Amino acid sequence: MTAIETQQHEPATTKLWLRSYEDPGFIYRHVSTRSPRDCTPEEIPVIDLTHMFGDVAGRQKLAAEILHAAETSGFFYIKSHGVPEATITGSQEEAKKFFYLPEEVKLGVKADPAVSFYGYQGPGTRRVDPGTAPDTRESFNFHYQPKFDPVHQGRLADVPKDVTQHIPNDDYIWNDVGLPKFQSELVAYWQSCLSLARQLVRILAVGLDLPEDYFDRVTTYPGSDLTLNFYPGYGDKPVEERGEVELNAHTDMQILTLLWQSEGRGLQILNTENEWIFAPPIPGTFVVNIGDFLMRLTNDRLKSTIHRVKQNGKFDRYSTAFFFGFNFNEKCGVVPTCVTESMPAKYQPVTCGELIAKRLAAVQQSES
Ligand SMILES: O=C(O)CCC(=O)C(=O)O
Ligand SMILES: [Fe+2]
Repeated sequence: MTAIETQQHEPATTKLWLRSYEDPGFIYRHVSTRSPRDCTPEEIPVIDLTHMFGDVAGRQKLAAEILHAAETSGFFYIKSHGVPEATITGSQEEAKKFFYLPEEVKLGVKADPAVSFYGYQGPGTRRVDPGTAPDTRESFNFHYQPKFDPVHQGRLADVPKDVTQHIPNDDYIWNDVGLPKFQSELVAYWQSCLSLARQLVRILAVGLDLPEDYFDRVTTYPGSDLTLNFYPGYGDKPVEERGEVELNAHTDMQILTLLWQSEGRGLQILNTENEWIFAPPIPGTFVVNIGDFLMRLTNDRLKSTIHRVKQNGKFDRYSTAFFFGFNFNEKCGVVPTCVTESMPAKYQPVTCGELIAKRLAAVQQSES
């Protein structure tokens, strides 16, 4: 093959801008412009959680499977996860009803940036990738509250002040929008995800050769945000009027994310060859991905992988992301099993809250 032919066949690349934690607030990667293909089961495996509560041998085998996926693509599907189908359906029905409400009703529970970024966010109000146009998705999100957490029921007076001070006072996001079951269905779903995430973190500890309860101390009041996403379908709009990317390229910031997605491709993951691959919805599963904070705690052993969403079709797409982090008031350093003489800790201890604040500050600086 001649040099010229090689050039012609080389896939074109484009510069992809990403938020970072350090000055100047963003970095870039050269990524392929080739159309995405579906992921293979080796790239994003489906992991059966049946043995999550089983005997030690079963838990260790499961932990090894999860660790392998977390160290390679940073993404995996989970099945037999224990979240009841009725809980998923209940929350999704409310999500759909909410997004179909008239805009002025949704604006009644919109995020007030002076207080927090929780509540409703309309299309075009956020931009996660500084190199492109604002995201066109709509979303509604809420955060951890001890009063929603079954572990603290009846003992709310015991919640320490250094926990409550990190919790925004934004109950207006639950103002009446005329959907009597909106809050209860969403909180029930959030509670199931919370319990699943706490258990997954125990399995991750096993996989990292740590005591199973190693992280329990930092999951008592964990950062646990639930985001409902809505990506309107194109319907019969001509191609030239369609948006480019609905949720721009980013990594998730905390420990792990549990993602439910409706039918239709949308979620794309950047593989190690810098090519986008689809993680199509698989009925009965959630997609799990590792966040930046866990990557940091494992000295970059587990991967927080770049992903984005493109609305790929005629029909509306929905997704629900549960972002699980550690207690916002606890500093966490690199875990001892991810440090060796030749690979010393690359990062200083930090709290999940500090890390997020750092990225937001870098973002603000890059936008001002
Ligand atoms: O909608 C999706 O499939 C992914 C959403 C996502 O990545 C996020 O909300 O961080
Ligand atoms: Fe994400």
